[in-house]
Amino acid sequence: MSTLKNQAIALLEELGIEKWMKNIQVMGDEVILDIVSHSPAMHERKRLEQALKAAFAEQLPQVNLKLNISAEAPKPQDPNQIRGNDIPGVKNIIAISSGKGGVGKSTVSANLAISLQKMGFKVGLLDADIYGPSMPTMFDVEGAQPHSVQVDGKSKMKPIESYGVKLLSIGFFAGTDQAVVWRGPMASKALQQMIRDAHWGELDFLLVDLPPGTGDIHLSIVQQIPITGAVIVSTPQHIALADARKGVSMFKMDAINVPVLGIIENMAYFTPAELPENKYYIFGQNGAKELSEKLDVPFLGEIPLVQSIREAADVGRPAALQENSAVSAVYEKITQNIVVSLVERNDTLPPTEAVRITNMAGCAAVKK
Ligand SMILES: Nc1ncnc2c1ncn2[C@@H]1O[C@H](COP(=O)(O)OP(=O)(O)OP(=O)(O)O)[C@@H](O)[C@H]1O
Repeated sequence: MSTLKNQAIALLEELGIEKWMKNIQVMGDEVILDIVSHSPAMHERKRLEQALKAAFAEQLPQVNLKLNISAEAPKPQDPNQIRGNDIPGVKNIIAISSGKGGVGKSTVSANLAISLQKMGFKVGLLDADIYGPSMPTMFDVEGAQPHSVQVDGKSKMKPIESYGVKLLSIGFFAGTDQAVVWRGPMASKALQQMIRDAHWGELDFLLVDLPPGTGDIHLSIVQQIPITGAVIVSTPQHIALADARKGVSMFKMDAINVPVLGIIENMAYFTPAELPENKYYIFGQNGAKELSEKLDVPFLGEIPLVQSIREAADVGRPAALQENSAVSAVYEKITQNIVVSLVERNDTLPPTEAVRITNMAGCAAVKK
């Protein structure tokens, strides 16, 4: 085999997409590569093409690359197929989702994880937001590198622990300049490794901070792991609500069928620190609450727009860590509502894809 062919294949292996290669031909400095994309979506194929071109330009600049990317026909969904396997030791998996970007989904995820931990639960947080992984910053562990540990003779990734929460994030593995390479189909593979090849240990809750929107990454995650329930975050603004509605519909689709635990209204109103009684409804009032009524899903509560929430996230100490503050009380109440909704879900829906919570320590709401 020519050296160039070896180098090209080695590069595909490094990128984790060697299995997608259908054919490779080398003629002089020309490499003709036939790739089968798992996603039929045009934009995903475009992303794959850009990522491959960038990787070749950087690592094999002498190559004149000719790319043929075709799509694999989607396999028909088998309605009897049981999706994913349980993650050993993980009792409940909650996906945190938002239709629209920037509504505060990651900030909510970080604070919910802290509140659950404060209630006495064992908590993990998987930052699956490939477009803007923010957990390393929010938990003050930027630059941390997960180590590998041997579990039953296999190498597993050990999550980074901060404030008692176990964390894995794409941000630990890809620098900002590399981000593009992680997008699309390749991100699915990286996520799969963070889910399957991680040693989470015993967890009451694994929170999964999804990317905004309703795309391929969501599909890939719900197919790989049995998500116990989904929480949707929205602001009261019309355009955010329209996207939140799409998010709810996605989880309710027959092929996905993940119970929606409820909707959280973030940035519900603005309260200045000097006038704590004043509420300014700058994104509109009660939008998410009304949407949850319309869609018949629980309303989990509202979080005000408060400067200290943003500041706490930026310095890597989520606001829910504060003791006896109004803000941490808000997160605590919402967390209790989520646990209540989850207990109800586990009681009323078949536990085929989720294991019941057994440890309710510290959660006053569920003792009622
Ligand atoms: N309740 C709040 N009060 C004040 N600032 C907030 C609040 N919630 C989130 N923020 C701030 O809003 C910005 C966006 O939040 P965040 O990154 O959590 O959004 P996101 O929905 O996860 O975005 P994306 O998914 O597009 O990355 C951040 O600067 C965050 O600190």
